[in-house]
Amino acid sequence: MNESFGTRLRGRLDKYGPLCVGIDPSPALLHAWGLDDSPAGLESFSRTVVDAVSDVAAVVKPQSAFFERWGSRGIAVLERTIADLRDAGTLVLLDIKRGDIDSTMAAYAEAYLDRGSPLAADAVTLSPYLGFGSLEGAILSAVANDAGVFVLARTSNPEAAPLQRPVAGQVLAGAAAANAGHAPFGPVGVVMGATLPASDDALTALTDLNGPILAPGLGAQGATPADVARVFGPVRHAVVPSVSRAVLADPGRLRARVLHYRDECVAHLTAEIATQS
Ligand SMILES: O=C(O)c1cc(=O)[nH]c(=O)n1[C@@H]1O[C@H](COP(=O)(O)O)[C@@H](O)[C@H]1O
Repeated sequence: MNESFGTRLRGRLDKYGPLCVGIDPSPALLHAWGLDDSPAGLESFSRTVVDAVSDVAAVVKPQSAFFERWGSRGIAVLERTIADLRDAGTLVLLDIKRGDIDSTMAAYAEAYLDRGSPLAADAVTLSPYLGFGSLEGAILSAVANDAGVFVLARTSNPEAAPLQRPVAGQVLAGAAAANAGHAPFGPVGVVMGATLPASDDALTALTDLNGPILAPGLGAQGATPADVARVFGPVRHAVVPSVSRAVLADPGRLRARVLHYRDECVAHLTAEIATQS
């Protein structure tokens, strides 16, 4: 039997530290790297990131939008990037933020979670805006394929709060119910910004989650590794801090920046855990 996503993720977090590194080949970053904004530029950018970070990041997260800009040629680069990441042995979290009615979700699950698909990832990001229940088929598909999903709960961007605050509790309860009985993590992670105030109501529900927490917002959006430890309190062992632009700014310093963020996250998250117990 294959290992579940939760088991594989826990293994990577314990061995490589907690960091998720994004592959976000925006026009601005391609320009900063001296690359053309073209499928060839995307490919060169992605290969460089894969080579530099696969053995120091627990998870790598390609942002699908930057590949979709180039239509089928961009998607072909995304397929190769996913294959390269799998060959390098890292976990691939494909950032697609999809959410729809059940029949359409089944098609997304076939595209991104079915083992045989050229775009299949170890996990994907999903939006619960059509109701947590609309994601049920995708969650079942993730389990069947030893994959996972990360559902948006409280995102890192400031304009999200009025919409998400009233419903984050439902998202977290749905995720906790889907994760019941699984160890070390269930298949349903949640996305909670590292930029959140430590007083945010939704944070208290995380103790029952039994799943991983993707925490974007390090660097460019203002959060620090110390914030991650402070915000996530007793569940910091389950946090996967995510960083893109702050490490991608300069290809010559990419690996050094990733190591810096990784080591800072390890220091803050494990030191705080040690002082708590
Ligand atoms: O799902 C995500 O990764 C995500 C969730 C969130 O709440 N905020 C957020 O910025 N992201 C993604 O994280 C990346 C930006 O990271 P930075 O460049 O480090 O700010 C983009 O790919 C965003 O889509």
